[in-house]
Amino acid sequence: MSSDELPNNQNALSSKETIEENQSDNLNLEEQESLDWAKQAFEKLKQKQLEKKEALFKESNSLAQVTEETQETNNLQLKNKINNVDKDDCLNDSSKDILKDIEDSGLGEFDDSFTWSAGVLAAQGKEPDSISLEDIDWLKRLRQGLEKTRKGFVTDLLEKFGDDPLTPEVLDDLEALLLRADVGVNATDQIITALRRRLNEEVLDSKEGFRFLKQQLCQIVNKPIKNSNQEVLAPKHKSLNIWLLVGVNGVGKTTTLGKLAHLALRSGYTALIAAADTFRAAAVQQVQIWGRRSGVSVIANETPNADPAAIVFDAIGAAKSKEIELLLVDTAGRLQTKNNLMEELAKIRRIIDRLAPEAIVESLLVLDASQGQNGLNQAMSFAESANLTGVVITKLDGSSRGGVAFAVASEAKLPIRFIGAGERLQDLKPFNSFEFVEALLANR
Ligand SMILES: Nc1nc2c(ncn2[C@@H]2O[C@H](COP(=O)(O)OP(=O)(O)OP(=O)(O)O)[C@@H](O)[C@H]2O)c(=O)[nH]1
Repeated sequence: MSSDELPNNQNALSSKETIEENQSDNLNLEEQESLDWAKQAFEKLKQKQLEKKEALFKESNSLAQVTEETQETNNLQLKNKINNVDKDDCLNDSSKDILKDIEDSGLGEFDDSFTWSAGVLAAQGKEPDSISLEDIDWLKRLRQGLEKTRKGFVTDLLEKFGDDPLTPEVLDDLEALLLRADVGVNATDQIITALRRRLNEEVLDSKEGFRFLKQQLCQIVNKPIKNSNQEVLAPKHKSLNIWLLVGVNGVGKTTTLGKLAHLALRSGYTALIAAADTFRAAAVQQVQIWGRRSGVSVIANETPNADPAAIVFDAIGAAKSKEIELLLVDTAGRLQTKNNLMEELAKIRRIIDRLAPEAIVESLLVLDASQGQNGLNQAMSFAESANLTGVVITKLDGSSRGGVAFAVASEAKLPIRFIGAGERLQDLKPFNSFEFVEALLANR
């Protein structure tokens, strides 16, 4: 542990104090409760992180002396001790990796970003001691990722809404803003019509208008999810589930497949990968790397242009003999116009129907958020020819077109199942409409 960590911790404390001082002046009851909740959650997470570090160091024999000495001391002293120990002397390589994970796990400081993430978790009924660093890390990342979409949308929106009751003219401005954020014509119409109706019934102040807008956005993305009768997409245990990942080149299919494999293992499923993208050079090797990183076996044939359907054939055989629950199939990036690639997909489906008619099949379209409305066009054409059952939106980190999620839900009528916001293994999560809309419209 480097000795400069302690000053960082002190910075965290002093920035916490500054936030407390600044914030406590002007808070209403609801905001005060939210801040208290966030403080409690922060303390619990800090404690958990310290306990993990403590356990790791205690496990290491060479630190026996330190642990003995510190048995009688309180946590702060132990923490200082741990911070000042040279980890090269007392940890082996794998423990150092674990320590790095603990240190990189995203608690950071008690700042605005933490309090916002905690607020989103609290609003979903979570308790301060039931949340994890991963929850916070993900929300911070999502909020940060949607920043570009939010800029020029929320700032303008708040300015247009102002402090006065909403007027029909403000709705015209809102319409333009939604279209500019790639929300699409259908979804925008739906939102503006609902807001107009509400305005005809009562006077709406800007705060209530903002809340109503969030509600409408949630409803739009939730509709296809409700229609699918499956709130969250998860494989069925003790059955063969086959998930095909389809989409045009470079949208992130292979990366998503690796992340899904990781998520499946962590959730207690047995999984297998079929590297059926034999069209792009190096795609098979790329899948194998993801297989190694996630710890999931890969069925592949490295011969260039090997028959993808034959790989799926082998993979289904292997999945059945090993009682695999989730078979993830990487397919070649295909442009809608390339009929032969569409036929290849149809052939894969025929193989599945013949060899595993009992399998629960999902055909997930992977869309790159940065492609905006173009993504909607892809969804429309794939929906017709690839029997799509859902969508994964990738690259939400740094895209200015996150609004496309609403266009996809309202026009292609497809449920969004997962979203990706980064290139790390853990940067993919099941889609949560509340979190998505809160991150998109976060006003601090
Ligand atoms: N920033 C960011 N990059 C991503 C994300 N998902 C994928 N990528 C990157 O996007 C690039 C393309 O990803 P791939 O997974 O190879 O895409 P693909 O759809 O399999 O590509 P083809 O095999 O050519 O069809 C890679 O550099 C990935 O690291 C994401 O959520 N965020």
